Amino acid sequence: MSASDDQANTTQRTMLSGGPHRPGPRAACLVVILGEGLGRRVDIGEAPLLVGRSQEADLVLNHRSVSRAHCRIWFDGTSFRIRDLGATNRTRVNDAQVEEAVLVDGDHIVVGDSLLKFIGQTSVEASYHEEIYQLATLDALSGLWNRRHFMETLDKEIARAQRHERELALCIVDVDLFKPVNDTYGHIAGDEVLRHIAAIIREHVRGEDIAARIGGEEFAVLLPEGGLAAARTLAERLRVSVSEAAFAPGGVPRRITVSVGVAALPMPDGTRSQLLAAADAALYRAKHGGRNQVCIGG
Ligand SMILES: Nc1nc2c(ncn2[C@@H]2O[C@H](COP(=O)(O)OP(=O)(O)OP(=O)(O)O)[C@@H](O)[C@H]2O)c(=O)[nH]1
Repeated sequence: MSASDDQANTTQRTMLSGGPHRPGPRAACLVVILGEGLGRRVDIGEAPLLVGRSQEADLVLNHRSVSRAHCRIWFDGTSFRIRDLGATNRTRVNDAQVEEAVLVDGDHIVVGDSLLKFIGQTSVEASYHEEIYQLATLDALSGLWNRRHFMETLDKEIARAQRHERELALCIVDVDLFKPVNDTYGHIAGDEVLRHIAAIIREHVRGEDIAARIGGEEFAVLLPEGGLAAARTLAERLRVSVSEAAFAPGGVPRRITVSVGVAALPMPDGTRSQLLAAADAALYRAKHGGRNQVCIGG
């Protein structure tokens, strides 16, 4: 598939469906239009919204130009307001330094080296930013999150799990003997198989789980609320569902299977690379143990 075909598919899908993962913008939102966090959007609801470098922030801008708690935005019942929280690089709205100010639709907010836009109501522009965000974060073929977004989310979830001393588990799902499928039936039929597997994954994950395509025929599911036992159960369900699904690449019925490596974040200070390496090692064992199986890392 060419890059332009790829893009056209994504655009069509997101226009038709609004995207599978995030609801469209609600009444008011902030969108990062320049710098660290580019494309990210946060809705402004009932609760005050914290912008800063801290992982506790609702909008995390992980850049040294941003203070840990940089500014707060909230709705006071009548209007949206912003307050600088004593940031080293003071918060600016439309180029003026502010301590506290009322925000109006279209205001530009400078937070360190990032530029945010306040969108005060549902508008074509808010939908446009949503579309851009989806193009940047979703995998066009599967409709799941893309690798880059998954890795960013993984970092955030690791920080969160460690802060709250909570478990965090990861499944890496790799299609077995996929090369022969491509070689026999062609790439387009292979893509269809990948889409079908993505649909099975989507069916099985829960709302808080994060599912992505992280490689050609490799998927990942992160379970922020679940430990190893939950991940193993999910992995086994996925494995069985794929092995029982009716695939017919090129119109020819064919059994497709997946191998899954599962691992939990080592506590108290495991890193992203340790978690990925543990899941990868488990996946390697699943492949070498004969495929179509789930192995647990660690
Ligand atoms: N159709 C399609 N194929 C892809 C895509 N990305 C990677 N592939 C193919 O996936 C296949 C991966 O093959 P291998 O890594 O050799 O592994 P495998 O045949 O699945 O064997 P095991 O992983 O050992 O079970 C290659 O043929 C790639 O060309 C994609 O986006 N679409």
